[in-house]
Amino acid sequence: MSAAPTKITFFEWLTPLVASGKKTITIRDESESHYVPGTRVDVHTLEKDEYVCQIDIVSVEKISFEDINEEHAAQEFIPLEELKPLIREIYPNDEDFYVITYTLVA
Ligand SMILES: CC(=O)Nc1ccn([C@@H]2O[C@H](CO)[C@@H](O)[C@H]2O)c(=O)n1
Repeated sequence: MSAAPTKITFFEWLTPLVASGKKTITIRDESESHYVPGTRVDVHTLEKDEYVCQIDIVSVEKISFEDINEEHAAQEFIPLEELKPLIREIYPNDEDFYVITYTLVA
């Protein structure tokens, strides 16, 4: 068993949405599903590994690609018609994903 991860990366262009509290979920594949509710993690940019802010993990829930809906898009702060192609671009071969819900640490 490995320890709960203490860091998560986001694409740099999305980090203002995370740091402002507008974006409250992220959808990741199995390899990034091991975040533990109740733990605090540091947000860094993927490209430059720059520290952005901290978030508290609220929940990690499995979801199929086809079940990603408008509610998720609202929580992602990305239109659904952009979100689904984006997820497909990042993860071309997956059907099973994990919705990671978090709150911004003030
Ligand atoms: C290693 C790494 O950083 N990967 C990812 C993967 C996903 N995402 C974002 O999560 C949401 C659902 O996929 C969308 O908003 C994506 O753009 C991200 O920012 N960074």
